[in-house]
Amino acid sequence: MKVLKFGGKSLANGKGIHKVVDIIEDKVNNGELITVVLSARGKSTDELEAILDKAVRNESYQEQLEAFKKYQVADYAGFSVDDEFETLDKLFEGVSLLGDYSKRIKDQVLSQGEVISAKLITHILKEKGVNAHFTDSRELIKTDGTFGEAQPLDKLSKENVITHFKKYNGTTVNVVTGFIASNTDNETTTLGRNGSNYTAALLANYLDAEELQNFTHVSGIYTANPDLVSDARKIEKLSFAEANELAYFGANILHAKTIIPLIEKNIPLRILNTFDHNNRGTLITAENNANGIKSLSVLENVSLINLEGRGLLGKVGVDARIFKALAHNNISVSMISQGSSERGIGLVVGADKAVEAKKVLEQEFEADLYKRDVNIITVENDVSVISIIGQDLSTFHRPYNALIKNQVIPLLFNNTVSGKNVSLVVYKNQLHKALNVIHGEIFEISRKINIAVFGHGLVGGTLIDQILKSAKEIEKRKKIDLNIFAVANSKKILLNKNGIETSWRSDVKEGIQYEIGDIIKFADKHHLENLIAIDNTASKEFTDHYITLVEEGFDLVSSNKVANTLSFEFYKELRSKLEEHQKQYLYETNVGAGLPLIDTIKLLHLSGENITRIKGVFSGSLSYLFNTFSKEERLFSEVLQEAIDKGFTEPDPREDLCGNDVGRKLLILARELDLSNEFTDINIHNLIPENLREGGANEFLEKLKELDLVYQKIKSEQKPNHVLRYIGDLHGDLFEEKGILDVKLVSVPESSALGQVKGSDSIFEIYTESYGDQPIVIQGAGAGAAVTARGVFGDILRLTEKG
Ligand SMILES: NC(=O)C1=CN([C@@H]2O[C@H](COP(=O)(O)OP(=O)(O)OC[C@H]3O[C@@H](n4cnc5c(N)ncnc54)[C@H](OP(=O)(O)O)[C@@H]3O)[C@@H](O)[C@H]2O)C=CC1
Ligand SMILES: N[C@@H](CC=O)C(=O)O
Repeated sequence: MKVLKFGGKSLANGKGIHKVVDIIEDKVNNGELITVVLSARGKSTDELEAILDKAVRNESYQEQLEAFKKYQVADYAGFSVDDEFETLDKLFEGVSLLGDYSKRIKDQVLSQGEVISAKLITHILKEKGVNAHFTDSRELIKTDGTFGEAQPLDKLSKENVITHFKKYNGTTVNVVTGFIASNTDNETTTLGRNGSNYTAALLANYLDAEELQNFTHVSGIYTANPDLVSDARKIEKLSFAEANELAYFGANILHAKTIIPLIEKNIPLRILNTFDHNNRGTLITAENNANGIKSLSVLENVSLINLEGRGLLGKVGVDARIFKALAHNNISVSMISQGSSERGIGLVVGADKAVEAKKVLEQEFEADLYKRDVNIITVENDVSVISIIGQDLSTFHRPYNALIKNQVIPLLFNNTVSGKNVSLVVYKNQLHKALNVIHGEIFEISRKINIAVFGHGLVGGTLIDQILKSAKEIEKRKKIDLNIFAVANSKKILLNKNGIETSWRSDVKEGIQYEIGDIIKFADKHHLENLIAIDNTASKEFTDHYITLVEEGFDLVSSNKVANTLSFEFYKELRSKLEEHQKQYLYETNVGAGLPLIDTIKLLHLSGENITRIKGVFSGSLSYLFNTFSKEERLFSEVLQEAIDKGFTEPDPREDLCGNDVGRKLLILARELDLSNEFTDINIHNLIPENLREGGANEFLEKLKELDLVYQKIKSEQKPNHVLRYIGDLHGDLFEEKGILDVKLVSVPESSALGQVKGSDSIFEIYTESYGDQPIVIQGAGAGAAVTARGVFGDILRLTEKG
């Protein structure tokens, strides 16, 4: 014999009910011996409760009651449940007149849902020729009479069930009402939360069933609620002990009490999907899983009570007083955590009990509050409990660190000594994000990195294309899912929580106007975790958002050099915000584009290697300009235009020519060495003649030819075999507060290291105490969209590794 139990969603009008009938019919046709246990249909129980509430307030409930009745008989010609409807009419009328109802009355009202449901399925099955028998569980399951949450009287109930099934067995399909029972005076009682499952488990136990098949609207038990965690996976098999933990910690598919009758008789329980019943679902048996399972479950509708007081230190019996006072008022505590000093104790109780719990504790600790031994008792309502089942503490740092990195700071934390379970209380508005972050960590599912790209010009645009091209491969190799959810320019933004498409260039034109707060709200609304903001602008205005972004949980990656070269005060403030919020800021491309310069300098400096000087050609565009101009007989303006066209210059090329860009790079390196120079400290040789410095960029570009004479003269006045180079030089006493920063045009022998630089290469000579006169040299392409974008990409991957 198999017991089949169908839940309310399976029995709703429409597709569900037909599926239920098909499943039963199939089993009967296969010759299987089955018993069917049913919940009320759809939301019938909620509806009946709502009507009851209206009736007790003497509000008009007729319309809702008529709709309820219509729903129950819709589409089923020949089916009538007039007796049940009449009972409901009378009960509601009485409640409305009295303005009150007891738990006893409520049980009578709610029970009609299951009776109607079982009668309907019996009716349909009979019409289809199945030998079905409506079985009212009130005649079988006898209880202690606690209305609303009755306890079965096992011996009596078992006898009744066995007698009934002796009478109606063989080819008969007993269609049994779940949830409802009766006391020894034959008054209707109900079995409380998950009551229909409980009925099914009791029948399975009494009848020694070979399996209990619980048909739901989901395909089994998942590693987390799939509605909240899209990567959740189905668990094929688990043990009763594990199921019990899941049930206890809130997996709403089961209730702990349901499992006990099954454990007693070692009856397997299979969780199946009515709407996909060929799926094997999840099988729960007594067999222990060698590797153990891991799963996340959530308790919602809870409140956190916090009791704090310096006077609790060392006092005996504080916990006992708390539990006694709460237990006395029938308030159950689902989680407790206290510091070893006992100065603060946190308790989780049902949200509906929170106000009462606070009152009860205030009464219990009245004297202590008066003496200030207890300072305060507070209630935090908007919280949820996440339990990581199967999580032992040796690897807990991974999900925990990931939570902190995503600015989810648990309010309370506890673990079981033997059960490998860890529970965390988090704010409700962070639940979704927290679940996804933890789930990604514990199952090593690809970690989603949500990226917002600001600036999609030469560098930004190339970066986006590079990411879209390599994302799949990176996911395969590194289990990192790079998801660009925002692309913005100075006016518009394109947002897509699931990631932009390859058509992003045209899509962004249709984007919306935005402010920085809109992106933050979007990320928040869609619970996006592991956020990175990429600055590929050259904008000072955008750097004004850095601190906000850090405060809102974004790591930063930037090709834009401006933020690192604003006042030293801002430089420090940004770093202190990063530290405060445990965020990272990477900007390897700020100096030498894709060359690994900043990392090298950082490492040398950190490892105690004293850097004494950094000198070289810092600008890719000016390297190209002077390398080409020095060697070839071409006009200065022509070569400059070429450097612009090749994407080597800044968006405004005057930033390169006036020396600001090299100055910035020099200052960034100086600050890496803990020097506190300001931009104004840099001695810059501006390459733009004074008469061309006024006006806008376009105006300047129209006058490029005016540069030709000036630079032809400089070129011709050099010594033989010399070439022009625009260099940066950081020197002086680099162990003082400030270094000397020079940016200048020099003429050097063609055969020197600087003289031999080619194309758009940059060269950096790093002099240190240990290396003496032999500098460490880093040389290579110092500008260009592709190499720079690759460098930014590298920073993103580095961040994900720091994850
Ligand atoms: N080219 C190179 O070799 C290297 C460049 N870099 C740096 O890369 C950065 C980008 O350079 P590049 O790609 O050439 O520049 P582009 O001019 O090609 O692109 C700049 C982008 O930034 C956008 N933007 C400007 N202001 C804002 C703002 N306030 N908010 C949002 N978006 C904004 C622009 O949008 P809109 O069109 O609306 O203005 C545009 O999409 C620069 O900081 C540069 O110094 C670093 C190393 C090497
Ligand atoms: N304009 C810059 C680009 C890289 O930072 C340069 O020419 O080096």
